Amino acid sequence: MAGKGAVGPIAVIGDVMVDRYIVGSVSRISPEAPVPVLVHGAERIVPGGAANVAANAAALGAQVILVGLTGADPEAEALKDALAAYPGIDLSSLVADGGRPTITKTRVMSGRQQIVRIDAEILTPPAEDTVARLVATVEEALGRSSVVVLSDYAKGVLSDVVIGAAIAAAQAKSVPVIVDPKRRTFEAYRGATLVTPNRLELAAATGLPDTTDAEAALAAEAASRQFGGDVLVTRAEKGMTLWRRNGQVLHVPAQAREVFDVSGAGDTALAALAVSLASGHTLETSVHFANAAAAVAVGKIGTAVVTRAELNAALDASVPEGAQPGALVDRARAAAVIAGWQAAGARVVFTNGCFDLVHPGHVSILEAAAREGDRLVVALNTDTSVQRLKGPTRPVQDEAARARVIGALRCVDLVVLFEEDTPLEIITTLGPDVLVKGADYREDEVVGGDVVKARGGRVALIPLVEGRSTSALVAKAKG
Ligand SMILES: Nc1ncnc2c1ncn2[C@@H]1O[C@H](COP(=O)(O)OP(=O)(O)OP(=O)(O)O)[C@@H](O)[C@H]1O
Ligand SMILES: O=P(O)(O)OC[C@@H](O)[C@H]1O[C@@H](O)[C@@H](O)[C@@H](O)[C@@H]1O
Repeated sequence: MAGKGAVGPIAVIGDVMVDRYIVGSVSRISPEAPVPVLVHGAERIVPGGAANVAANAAALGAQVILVGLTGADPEAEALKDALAAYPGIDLSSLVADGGRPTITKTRVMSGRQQIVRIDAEILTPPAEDTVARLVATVEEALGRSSVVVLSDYAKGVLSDVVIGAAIAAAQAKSVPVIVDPKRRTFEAYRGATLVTPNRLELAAATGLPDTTDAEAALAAEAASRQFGGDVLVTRAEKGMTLWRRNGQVLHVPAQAREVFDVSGAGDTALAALAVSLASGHTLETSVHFANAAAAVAVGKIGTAVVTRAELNAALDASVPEGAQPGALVDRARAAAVIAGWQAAGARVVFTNGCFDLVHPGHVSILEAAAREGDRLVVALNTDTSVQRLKGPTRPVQDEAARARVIGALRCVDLVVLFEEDTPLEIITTLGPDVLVKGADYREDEVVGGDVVKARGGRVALIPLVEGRSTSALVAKAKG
């Protein structure tokens, strides 16, 4: 069931790295050459590249199997030590190759300012026997996984052979494959479910710009033609654009309040996406969740890991202050907040309606709805949609007033508006666990019931309170 218990296992396959930070302070230029003199302060090592994806997924609560290539050197041991801080990462699938160094990126920092980066890496493809060991390891790991992530930094692990083996094994098990690409074209990823290029990777693969949302969607569509799956473009300060093969497009604006260091935000987003999908959420919900996680990552210095607690705190804080609980939020915020609640194990109940003149029948059904789960989200018809449904004299109260009243009820956690004639689209975007309607409906008549059930949720029908309705109140008031 969505949002319950330990998530995964997620297989993260790709280029693992060591990110080493040498931090000190600079107050003078060397007399020997025009270079800064760093007074050494501290050193730290954190997982980088695919290992950073694994650390982020584990910090968000997933079980992770990490497949990658290390050297047989002290850096490999340091990487394993750093990863050991994250319970839930299985390191037994790391393949050691004595002929290569463990990829290491050393950043020399004066405070928060990076002065120089020193890379230790060999980019020649691994020898045949190493590739064979990788393929065998990938196939074994895939047998235990519910989502596969290919974290490609073009350092040699994700050769055509290894990509092909991973995708074939995943397809045989109907397990989704998400790829963070580095190749100039995406043809090698044919059969993957989703590829997540950043702006540069998208431009390199398609030659197309992504300056506007419309351009991003067109470029994503062109990228999709190269491998046949969905495309999520991570567009730095412009947020994310999802293009799906069914033609649906979702643009999610960046949420970051403070931006300190964007490096590794793509790894965090990728990990959050995989965790959310492994929890049973829709791709749309998972994109909102990933975007919220990336917003936390860019507020941290260096290669950063975002924990479930940090993400939950950020999601709660994204509900406007002073209005909690029951705040009226826009759809993108609602999706991110709901995905966060679900990742923390909460069952989210959804119901919808006009709630024009609120009466005891409304209150009873909302209280009963809230008892069906842990959090209650109410989708409120906008004024124009109420007019279409109930005629030009309605609503009596405008949407802001109706949202204020419903949001003030103790049992309501979030209010969101919807404009469409049915709530199908908003239910699909928000991905609740329980869909509540009045018992005047039959279960098979409930719009969105199929969507909720398809992802492990349920429909609950609640008995109506007889003799109570807004229309009756309006008629009575008119005399
Ligand atoms: N400057 C920024 N302001 C706000 N949000 C940002 C910014 N940069 C990145 N983000 C968030 O992080 C997500 C991923 O960033 P980006 O598109 O730069 O990925 P990336 O290049 O793959 O990252 P990396 O390779 O450093 O891991 C974006 O979609 C956005 O949500
Ligand atoms: O691709 P090149 O630059 O050679 O190596 C990757 C680095 O730039 C960094 O990338 C970030 O996303 C992170 O994965 C971080 O851990 C990693 O060190």
